Amino acid sequence: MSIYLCPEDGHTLDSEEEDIIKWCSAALYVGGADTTVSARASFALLMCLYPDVQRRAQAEIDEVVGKGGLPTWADEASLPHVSSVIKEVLRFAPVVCLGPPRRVLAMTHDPGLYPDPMTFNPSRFLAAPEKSPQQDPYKVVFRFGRYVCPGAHFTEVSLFLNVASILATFDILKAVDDQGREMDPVIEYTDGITRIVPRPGASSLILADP
Ligand code: HEM
Repeated sequence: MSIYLCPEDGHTLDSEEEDIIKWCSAALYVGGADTTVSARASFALLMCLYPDVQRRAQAEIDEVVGKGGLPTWADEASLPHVSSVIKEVLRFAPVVCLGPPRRVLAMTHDPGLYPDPMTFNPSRFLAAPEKSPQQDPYKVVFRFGRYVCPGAHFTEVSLFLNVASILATFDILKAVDDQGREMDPVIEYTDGITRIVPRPGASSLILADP
């Protein structure tokens, strides 16, 4: 946003223009901070609970990008398992659910749209010869119409790069207690404008074998 503070035509901003830039910057920061943190926390939690899903997505990255490489946005279309993990994280644990957007939770857990909605199952978004993929949750988790999230496209890219890079370099495991015993994380969310995983530290990231 700082580019708007130095307009190309060189005119000096008046206080109203400065005010608009200030508030737009704040809105983008507030809108973008907790939301992506929540999605990433859900991703880590679900990956340590579903290690087979995690391994499948990692194997896909190894096949497409090669071991030791980092995926880029250009790889997205070739990584359907990784993309389906992100879709299922956002469907299973939608980030913004307060007030009218609570409808988002009802929609992403509607058994008519998503059979067996309480099961974390990214393959629901993969096309197969005898079944079509289920509805892309991006159509609802960012809301729609006049209330649609202006950061949706930015999030799609940044979440993909985050998730794909973490899967390429780390194994996500259950955290261990001070006796070295694995702890079973609970899927439990706070209620608020942004839903967050209330217990940080449920999972741990270990560098994967190179
Ligand atoms: C997982 C990530 C995200 C999700 C699920 C999400 C979801 C949403 C939803 C559902 C709304 C509409 C709220 C309403 O009912 O009024 C919204 C609004 C908004 N989002 Fe996002 N968002 C995400 C990331 C971001 C990012 C990264 C940015 C900025 C870079 C952003 C900026 C905003 C702003 C500024 C609004 C308010 C728009 C307005 O009132 O006109 N969001 N977001």
